Amino acid sequence: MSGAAIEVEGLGRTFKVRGGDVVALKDVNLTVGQGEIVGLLGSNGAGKTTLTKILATLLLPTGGTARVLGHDVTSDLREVRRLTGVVLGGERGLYAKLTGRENLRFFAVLAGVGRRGLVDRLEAALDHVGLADVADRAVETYSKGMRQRLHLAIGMINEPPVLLLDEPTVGLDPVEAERLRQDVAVLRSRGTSVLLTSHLLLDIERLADRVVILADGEVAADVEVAEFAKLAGYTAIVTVRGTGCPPVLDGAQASRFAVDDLTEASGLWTLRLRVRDWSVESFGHLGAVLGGATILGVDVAPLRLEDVYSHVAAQLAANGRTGVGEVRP
Ligand SMILES: Nc1ncnc2c1ncn2[C@@H]1O[C@H](COP(=O)(O)OP(=O)(O)OP(=O)(O)O)[C@@H](O)[C@H]1O
Repeated sequence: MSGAAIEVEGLGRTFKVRGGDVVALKDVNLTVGQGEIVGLLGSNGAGKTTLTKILATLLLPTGGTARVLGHDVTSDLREVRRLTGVVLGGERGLYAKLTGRENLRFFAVLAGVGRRGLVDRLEAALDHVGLADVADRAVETYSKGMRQRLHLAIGMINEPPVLLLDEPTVGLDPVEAERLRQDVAVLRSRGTSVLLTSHLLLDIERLADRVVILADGEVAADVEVAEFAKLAGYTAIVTVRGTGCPPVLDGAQASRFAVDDLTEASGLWTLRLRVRDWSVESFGHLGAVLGGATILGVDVAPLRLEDVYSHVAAQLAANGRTGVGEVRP
């Protein structure tokens, strides 16, 4: 049996639609090692959900192969399902009138969890995701975060060695999102292999070991998360508006900031820059740059992954590679 948790080679998926074909996946190659968490990124429509659904045996590929712990997703469905937990999240798939515990029991039986030990499994999973206290309430009374945690409990109820998480923190407030990240981090410590789709840099930085970026149906980059962060290079976008002396940026500052834009009109200027890190030195440099100006407003926005995909992919392409860990057919 193969040593990898997930192995995808030359994977393709074309959808037939009226007026032509939609190529969601063209030629995808990637591996997830056992016990590894790989972040799957890509802009809207890049094919992340399609790939996740193929690995979850919810969708057939139209080309190439995909294996979970050595089992082919098209010819060995039963084993793949036994070994894989899936959390597609959102509002889908839960029975609103049933309680959290009833939902979990239903999906546990579907996942093949036997009667013996079922109650213990349910309690352990509810406890793990912090829903034990509300387990007997109807799901329709749950917050988004509670529903998402229930999805996670369902995905892990049969303690699968491989877990597919599609946007687990989408729509959650920061506290709920952090709670869910902690739940996933515990799974990592248990050695679960995870393919994690997210649009949030924080999810990826906190959880993933490696990052795979999908673009145009192919893997555009496959790098360690530390290298990804280095290539992405920035943590936040800062917009400063002021009057008086416009900022003067020299080469020394370039190592800390990248200026996206500096506009001036009627004595008012707006500076938009990307900040590499939030060290005291960075604040000092920003202060020096803004010197004699009068500051009217400062806006800080965390960098979104969408802001760095093309940047990272372009840098890797310039180096003539897509990154480490790539599998070429
Ligand atoms: N059932 C379908 N029929 C036709 N086209 C589809 C179908 N499912 C997906 N597609 C198309 O395949 C492409 C990839 O879609 P997919 O949902 O996998 O992207 P994604 O990366 O998950 O996007 P998002 O970040 O928006 O969720 C898109 O162009 C989409 O419109």
